[in-house]
Formats: sequence, structure tokens, C-alpha cells
Amino acid sequence: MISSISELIIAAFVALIVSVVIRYIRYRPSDRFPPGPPRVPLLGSYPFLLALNYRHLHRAAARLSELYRSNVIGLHLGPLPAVIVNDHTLVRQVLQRSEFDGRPDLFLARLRDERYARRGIFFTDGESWREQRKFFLKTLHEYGFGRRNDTVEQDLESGLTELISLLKEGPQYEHEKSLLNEAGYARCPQLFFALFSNVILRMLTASRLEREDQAVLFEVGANSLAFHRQGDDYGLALSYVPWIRYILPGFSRYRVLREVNQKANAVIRSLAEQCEKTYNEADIRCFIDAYLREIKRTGGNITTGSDCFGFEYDQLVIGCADFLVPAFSAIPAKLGLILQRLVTQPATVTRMQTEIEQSVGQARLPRVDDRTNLPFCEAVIREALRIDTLVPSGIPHVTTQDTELAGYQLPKGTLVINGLDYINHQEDIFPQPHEFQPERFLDADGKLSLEQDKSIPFGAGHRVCAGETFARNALFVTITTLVQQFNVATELAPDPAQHLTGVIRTAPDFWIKFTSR
Ligand code: HEM
Repeated sequence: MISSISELIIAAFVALIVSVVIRYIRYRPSDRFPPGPPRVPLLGSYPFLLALNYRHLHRAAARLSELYRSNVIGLHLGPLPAVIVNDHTLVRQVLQRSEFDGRPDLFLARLRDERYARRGIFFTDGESWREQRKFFLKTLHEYGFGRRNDTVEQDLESGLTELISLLKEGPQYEHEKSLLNEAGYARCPQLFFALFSNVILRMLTASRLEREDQAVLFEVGANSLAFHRQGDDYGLALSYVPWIRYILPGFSRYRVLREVNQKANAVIRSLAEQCEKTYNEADIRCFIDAYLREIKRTGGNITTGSDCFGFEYDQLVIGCADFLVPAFSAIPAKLGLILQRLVTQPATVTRMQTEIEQSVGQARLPRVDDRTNLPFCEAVIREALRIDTLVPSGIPHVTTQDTELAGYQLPKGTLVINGLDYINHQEDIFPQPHEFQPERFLDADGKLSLEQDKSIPFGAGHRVCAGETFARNALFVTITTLVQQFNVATELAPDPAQHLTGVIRTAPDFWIKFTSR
């Protein structure tokens, strides 16, 4: 009798546990939450994504859209409810509606800061983000960021002249030796580490580094690229279960990520200290001076470590990193992807060269102003930005209130992943989406048609990429200069299927031959 009662209790207990586990696994925040995979304790739906495609989570997400026949997928990343939006119209809505302007609190972002606080522009939100983004953009704009500006364009041209000399005459300094091999092939994307960071450096500090002093730029560039490559589309499991760093410091990639960020921050800190030493209220020379003035004005020099912040030193460091890191690695990575497309498209290169010949000639290098005169070259870069979307899943947003999307209910705090790579290959908008066709952005007269370019490589709305204009100008001037001066070839035909997905898409390091024309 006793034993049958205890068996009954055990059976009831097991049934209870099983039902709790099933309810946990199948949990949805509401009946109107989008369809999607179940979740497991701690990691949420991460293991299902990894099982579908552990190298490229945006492709796993595309597969989920097929499996659930839905362009909005509901799931959990760690404990957080999340949706993946794989539809052009809906992504536009997300980017335009202010209740989607939040950023999730990711540990990947926190580990960039000395005190693990949320700092910078990329990964912050609310009033602090709004105030800081406005200040950074307005002040950097004064120093030429994101607009036509003679100093910026001269700096770009100086950098390109140094690059041409390196490619034509070979390395002159120790740090340049690893950029070219004995057969004269150049290493990509490392070749471009100094080019754009040096331009941003002038805006931040009022001076650029001469060619002989640029070793530090190549070092920080390598760290920035490592940061971008070590992440994944959604910020790694480490972002959602930060304590796994104590158990698996290597596997979770905590150690390497923390280290590369600390190295980059140390360089920025020393730049800020140099500006501080010669700071003169009556002579504001650069962005860092302007920021230091703001720190003094608001009395905010003491770094609080709290998530609400104003003008303070740590914010200066991470905020500057938000502009330097993409200049170090996002634009070089994108250049690598464009060059890989060009080496397999000789007819495209010839057409670009003819256009440059007719409009610019050989006597001078192409300039930002030429963007309107070289519609085919501009279309090539736009097509490259579309086909190899640099940030395949955008940067995650988060809902700041309960809301709905396409009839689905999303609670406040839902992570929103914009499938930028998915929508930039949406067949109804970009016919033959996997074909490289710059002509898709030209009208019948061969003029660039912005209306026909519905791609969204930089996001849009309030959180649109803060460096879009700078990046577009930099890519245009660099690619047209290289094509004007050189023919390009690689030993092995590059294969887009080999691309790596971290925070951004990169081609694995490769060697490219620039032959003078
Ligand atoms: C080809 C190059 C680049 C591409 C494709 C790109 C793309 C993007 C994308 C997709 C986002 C996220 C938008 C969103 O949250 O919806 C972003 C954000 C951002 N980008 Fe870029 N980016 C590039 C280069 C740059 C450069 C060169 C800079 C600075 C010098 C920069 C600075 C930023 C900043 C600060 C944000 C965060 C904006 C915010 O959250 O308010 N980016 N970028």
C-alpha cells in the first residue's frame, strides 16, 4: 500500500516536472507572438539557430522563415523574447517607428567598457544615447565628418597617394613589410587599416599620422577586425548568459574580446590625454577638445559606471571607438568584399575604367565630387553593398514599449533583428538577387536612379548608420582610385560562400595583385 502511494507521488512529481519543462520549452510571451522555434533553459533558442547554421546565424534565420512559412520569426535569445524580421516592408517599418529605437543590454557591448558600463553610441539608448549621438554627429560634422570638406578630402587623397606608392614602389617601413608578399600580392583587408582611421584621427585630434608612424594604426586595425570577426550576428551566447565566461573563458570568446577592446581603448585614452595636456579653452582644435570642454562645462568628469550617463571620460573613449573601429575595420572589410567581386568581373572593371577615363582622366585622382559624374562606378559600389550586405542582421534593436508588428504582439523588451541580408536579396525587389548587376540601379539613360536602389545596407531612421555618408564617400574614392591606377587579380577565384560572419561579414584574409595600368 505504502509503496503504491509513494509510486503515485513519484509519478505525479515526474508528470509535474515534465509538464513544467514542456510549458517552459513551448512558452510564448502571448498568443499573438510570431511563430518560431522553442527554447531551452539559459540559452533560449540559440542552440536551434546554431544547429541550423552555426557559422551564419542570418542564414539559420532565413531557414527558419522557410520552416515556419513566416517572414517574422519569434524566438528567445537567452531569456529575452526576440523577433527576426525577414521582410523589406516590415524592416522599413521597424527602422522608422520610434518604439523600435531601443538597443538591448548585451554583455558583448558592456565588455568594451573598463567598468562594464553601457557606453558609446552603438549599444546605448534612451536620453543618454540621443544626447550623445546628437553631440558626436554635430561636432564631428564641424570637422568635416559626413559632408564635403577640403581637409577630409585632402587627407583621403594623401592616404591614397601613400597606398599607391606602397603598391607601386614597395614597402618603405617595417610595419609595411607584412602587407606585400614576395610576388607583389597585397594582403586584404589589412592593406586598408591606416587609410580611413587616419582621416577620423584628424577630426578627433587635429593631426594625422605620417606614413612612417602608422604602425599603431595597423595594430589597432588588427584588433578592431578581430573584434568584428569574433562576434556573431546576434552578439554571441556570451551576451545573453554572461557568466559562461567564468566556466568557459576561451570558448565563450570573452578573453580575446576583452583584450582587443582594452588595447584599442588604451590608444584612444592616450590620444585624449595628449589633447588634455595642451587643452586651451580659447582654441578648440578638434572633436576631443570640444568634448573635454563639454565635460568641464557640465562638471561630469567623474565616471559613474551607471547606465545613465552624460559627458564623461569613459563615454568619450567608447564613443570615439564607435567611430574609429568601423573606420579601422568595417570600411577595409567592405573594400575587401568589393575587390573580391571585381576580380571575377573583368567586364565591369573595364567599363568602370572607361567611365573614369572619360570623366576624370589620368592626370588626377577621382574625388568625392565625381560621385555624380561616374554613375556606373557608383552603381557598382551600391550593388556590392547590397549583394554582400556588410552587417547581415543589422545591429539588434529592442522595443521600448508593448507594440505590434504585422499583427503580431511584441512585449516591451523584445529584441528585434532586422534581416538586412535577407531583404537585400528579396527576389520581388531585386530580380536575380544573387547576380552581381550594377545596372539594376541605372535608368534607361545610364544615369543613377536612387529610386531603384531599395537596398538597406546602412539601416535607416533614427538609428541609421552614423557613418553612412563618410563610408559611401570613402568607398567610392578608394575603389575608383584603385581601378584608375591598377588592374586587379587574385591567384584563386574568391568564393562568397567562404565569407565569415561575425558582427560584420568579412572575406577571409586574401592576397590580391595590383598591376599598374
Ligand atoms: C560600409 C561601411 C558601413 C556599413 C555597411 C555600416 C552599416 C551600419 C548598420 C547596418 C548599422 C546599424 C543600423 C541600425 O541599428 O539599424 C550601423 C550603425 C552605426 N554605424 Fe555604421 N556602417 C558602416 C561604416 C561606418 C563607419 C565608417 C562609421 C563611423 C566612422 C559608422 C558608425 C556607425 C555608428 C556610430 C552606428 C550606431 C548608430 C546608432 O546606434 O545610433 N559606420 N552601421
